[in-house]
Amino acid sequence: MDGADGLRPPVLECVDVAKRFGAVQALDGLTMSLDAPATGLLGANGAGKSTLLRTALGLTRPDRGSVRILGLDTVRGRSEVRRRVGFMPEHPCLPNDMSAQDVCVSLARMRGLGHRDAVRRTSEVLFAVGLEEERRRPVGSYSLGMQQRTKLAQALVHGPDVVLLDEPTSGLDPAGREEMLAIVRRLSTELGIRVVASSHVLDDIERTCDEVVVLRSGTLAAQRAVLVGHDPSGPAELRVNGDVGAFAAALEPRVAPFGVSLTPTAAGDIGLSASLDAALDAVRDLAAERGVGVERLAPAARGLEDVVVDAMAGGTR
Ligand SMILES: Nc1ncnc2c1ncn2[C@@H]1O[C@H](COP(=O)(O)OP(=O)(O)OP(=O)(O)O)[C@@H](O)[C@H]1O
Repeated sequence: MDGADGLRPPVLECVDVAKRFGAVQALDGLTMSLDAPATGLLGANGAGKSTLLRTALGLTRPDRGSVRILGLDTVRGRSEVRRRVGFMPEHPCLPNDMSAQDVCVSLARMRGLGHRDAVRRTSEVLFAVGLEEERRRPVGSYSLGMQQRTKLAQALVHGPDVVLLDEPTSGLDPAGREEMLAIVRRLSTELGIRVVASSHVLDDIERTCDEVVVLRSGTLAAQRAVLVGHDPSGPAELRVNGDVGAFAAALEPRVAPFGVSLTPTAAGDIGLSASLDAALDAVRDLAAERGVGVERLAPAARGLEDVVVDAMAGGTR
């Protein structure tokens, strides 16, 4: 169940949140509600992603507006936020001379776990991020990918309900990136941990998240389900060989009973108001009966990439 059911608060709710650093307005009246199992924050450099994550943790205090994470006030409820939320910062933050094991146990203790639980949870999370073999080596001897996975492990070690990941694939080579994306996807799909992850790369978000939020100049520029381009019942476009008008005229009475109407598209194809299975079957049946080739039958909805590119256009302050 999610916040929309009224049974569980949204992961993150911002109302008119503003934060200025000197001359820079990092967040500029940001209002949004995030409720998906995994949400990707996308934006150009300086769009406000890190500031938003830090504000959501209570590490940065907004000048104006309110931020709630899991329904908790991030200013007044900081200790509860620390217990229920994990954070993976973008930049290096691990002590080089400590092992991943020691880092995780220490942070678990600081977040309130007893020694036994801290050790048990550390084993579990280091296994989950693929570091169990190397857990006793100093972090300074790790590859960047291993350091990133240690940062993720420490964000998970106290059993949070939600993790905030700031650029989890930053600086990783292709193999390290693949590993990280696979782990991030599993957090929400298999481990039931809700995720808010920032990235510059739409592909990362498409592969790990259910929803994408685009920030631009500290404001919300777009919020879309990742599957926006593949809505199975959304409008469709049909391109057939031969006499398009005759095909459309014959198709119309076959799809009308399902509430589907036809309109010509700008490209001269046939636009279907909905791509219901029954309407698509009618297209295929008619094409087969008439020996007409179907060149293209595809969702007409704009792809996620178009939406995101439009939303990001205009740059950042
Ligand atoms: N502590 C700070 N002091 C001064 N300026 C800051 C501070 N933190 C952020 N900023 C500025 O606020 C703006 C938003 O920064 P933020 O780090 O939130 O963006 P971002 O979307 O995470 O960018 P990036 O993708 O480069 O990490 C930037 O112009 C940044 O330079």
